[in-house]
Amino acid sequence: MQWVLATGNRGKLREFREAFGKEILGMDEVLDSVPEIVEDADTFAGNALIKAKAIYDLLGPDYLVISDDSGISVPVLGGAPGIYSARYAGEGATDRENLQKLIEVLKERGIQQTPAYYTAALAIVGALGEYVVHGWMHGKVIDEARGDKGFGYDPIFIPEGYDRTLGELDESVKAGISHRAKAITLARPVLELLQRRGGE
Ligand SMILES: O=c1nc[nH]c2c1ncn2[C@H]1C[C@H](O)[C@@H](COP(=O)(O)OP(=O)(O)OP(=O)(O)O)O1
Ligand SMILES: [Mg+2]
Repeated sequence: MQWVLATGNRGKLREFREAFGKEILGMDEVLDSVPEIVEDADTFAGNALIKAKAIYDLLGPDYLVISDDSGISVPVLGGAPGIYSARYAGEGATDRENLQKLIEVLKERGIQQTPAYYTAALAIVGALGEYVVHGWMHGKVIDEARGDKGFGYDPIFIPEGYDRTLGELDESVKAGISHRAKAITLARPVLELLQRRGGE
């Protein structure tokens, strides 16, 4: 049984690859053309399930499909951008534009730093059903981008217990503490169980 990651995000694929090695394939490696998927649920879990189900429906029961829906939430902004993180600066916005938008909003409010957290919902869809696990990483956001490691909002995010952003810290630090890493830790035994039950 093959494990496939249903994402168009290179940063996520890199982090999953680092965690799973060759066990996991990108969806573009198993599909000739990748469909447009509308993420219109109102939770991370809902959107993760939409993505994993869309790809599972194309691949069928020989595959376990994993997806990641994630984002950053800033409590002082009422939890924004939250599930809208990928389109904070508008539909089709780039990571850079979304990051810039959050910096602008913080600056407009005169906020130099404020608590924030990342959420990742990982959905797993296979012949035996649908599963979702979550992971979180708490810290704060600052009003200027520092460093170019990671992706998305990482240049303004300082994890709890650190004094540098994820743009500056070595990627191995993020791999040990991130929302995605925590969700992957929970997903692993589920994947292994489904793999065994799937009979191989
Ligand atoms: O570790 C992270 N470090 C920085 N930024 C992050 C992280 N994790 C999520 N994010 C941001 C990026 C994007 O603005 C949104 C995810 O949106 P989300 O729809 O889940 O992903 P996406 O559209 O980029 O790819 P896809 O849906 O194909 O998996 O949250
Ligand atoms: Mg998306």
